[in-house]
Amino acid sequence: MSLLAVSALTVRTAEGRAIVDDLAFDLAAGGRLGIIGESGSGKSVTSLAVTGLLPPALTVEGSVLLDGVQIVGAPERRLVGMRGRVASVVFQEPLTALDPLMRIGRQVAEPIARHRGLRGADLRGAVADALAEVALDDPRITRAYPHEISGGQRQRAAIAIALASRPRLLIADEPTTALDVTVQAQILRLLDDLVEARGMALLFISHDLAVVSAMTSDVVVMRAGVAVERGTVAGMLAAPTDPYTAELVRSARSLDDRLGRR
Ligand SMILES: Nc1ncnc2c1ncn2[C@@H]1O[C@H](COP(=O)(O)OP(=O)(O)OP(=O)(O)O)[C@@H](O)[C@H]1O
Repeated sequence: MSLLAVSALTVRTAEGRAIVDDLAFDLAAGGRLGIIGESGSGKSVTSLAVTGLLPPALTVEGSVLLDGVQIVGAPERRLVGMRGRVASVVFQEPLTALDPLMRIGRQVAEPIARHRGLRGADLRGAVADALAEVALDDPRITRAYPHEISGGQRQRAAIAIALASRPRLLIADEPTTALDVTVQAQILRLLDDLVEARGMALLFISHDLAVVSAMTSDVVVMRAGVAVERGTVAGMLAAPTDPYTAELVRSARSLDDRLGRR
């Protein structure tokens, strides 16, 4: 059985415009899938629909089975039990995931206490381990507030929080877009290592073909809410069938040329 099975997923605005239109994809336990598309193509709306986090103004039809549980139309209390435990999300902007008024250590401790029931010295040890896993094992960072650390450190902290509940699926929605290029590469490597080490499934969302191809070999290409192409990155690079995919490949190549990478 798939860990995540999306079929006929359609999300509409209050005016009835479909911003995700008849989308379908499957992700096996431990598998990886990329969703690539330009800004406004419906990638973030898809990730919100998968975790039942869509704003109430949007209506949703179709099916999202997460670990066999129907997310579309599920009551909030059911979704709360799944979030973190089954699926966690890392967003583009780590500040949205972090509480500005709480020290980093406490923010990491909260999901560990909730999901694993640890207290006292055990909890402190688990927090130290979780922060060490994302290379933030500096007591100053544990005690810092989000605004006191760098953007890359904030994203590392957000990753530690997302993983603290030991999810089976990690959804990474443009996790490095807000970071500068060298930090981007470090965070991608960290995510790659953690997903591999824990055998998690990964749904990786980005507008950047090069970034997606660093994380996964299977992709769905979205344009204006519709999946216009799906397959392997290698296959798309060799022979894109959709004109929009061909354009993505051309612009990735031209960036490579300008950077002197080929
Ligand atoms: N709450 C909302 N109400 C109405 N329209 C929305 C809402 N949220 C998103 N949309 C629209 O849905 C479309 C898809 O948005 P989405 O954020 O999923 O795009 P995206 O592919 O993730 O783009 P980006 O990479 O810029 O985040 C856009 O046209 C957007 O304006």
